[in-house]
Amino acid sequence: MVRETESFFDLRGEEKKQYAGKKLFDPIRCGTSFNANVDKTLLWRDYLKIHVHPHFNAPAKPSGFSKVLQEYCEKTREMASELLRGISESLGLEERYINEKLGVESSESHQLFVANMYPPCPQPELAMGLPPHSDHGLLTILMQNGIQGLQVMHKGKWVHINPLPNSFLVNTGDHMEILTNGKYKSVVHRAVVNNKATRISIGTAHGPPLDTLVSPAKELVADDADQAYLGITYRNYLELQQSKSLSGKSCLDRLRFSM
Ligand SMILES: O=C(O)CCC(=O)C(=O)O
Ligand SMILES: [Fe+2]
Repeated sequence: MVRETESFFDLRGEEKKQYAGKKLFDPIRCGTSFNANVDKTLLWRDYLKIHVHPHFNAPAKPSGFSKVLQEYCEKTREMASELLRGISESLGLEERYINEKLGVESSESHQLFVANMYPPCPQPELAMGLPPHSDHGLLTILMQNGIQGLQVMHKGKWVHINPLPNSFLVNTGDHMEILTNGKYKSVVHRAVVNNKATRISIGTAHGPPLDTLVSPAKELVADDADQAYLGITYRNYLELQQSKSLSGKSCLDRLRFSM
């Protein structure tokens, strides 16, 4: 998948142009920064985003991309379901709770493939690959090409994540925080750039069907006063996040009841 992604980014600008500057729900789009229409400064990042489930989409070039993508997305969906079974159990719920309540294993569940490419930057200390943010969705399964750059906020400090060979990193997303009424927190992370090597990261975001309302699970809320977040559909949340430049957990904060 990493090799095919490199080949995609290596295509001539002309070949990628058909996917450039498209809208949030267009099947395939690529570009620079996060949302160049609203970002105040551009980010040192090229991206490719593909809606791969419920409808599978893939660019026609490079020629091997589609087949590898399809298999990669199927396997990561299985992995996400398995992780969600474990997370349900960890909350004292039935193993199938999250998958069933949110329709994660249904034919309508949503999966977004996001590939990031951060070329070497002559002055890395002046640039940012991706600013601090948390991901939408329940879980993001992330793979990296062995070059460091991801940092996770832990106890108020940025911690470098060493990309272990042949490993995945799993980030909890904002919908996990909403669903669990804050028992699982979405993780704030960012990507910094370097002046030596091109970094590639590939994430798949796993969520419910786009029109499913995600709200705190009744089983995890003691009473009305304990409900910490407003419900929102996955679709509306994606639109909300895309309408602003990325900034920490500012999207989720809008749904949080102040204590
Ligand atoms: O490049 C990375 O490691 C992080 C990518 C990321 O956070 C994202 O695509 O949401
Ligand atoms: Fe992210």
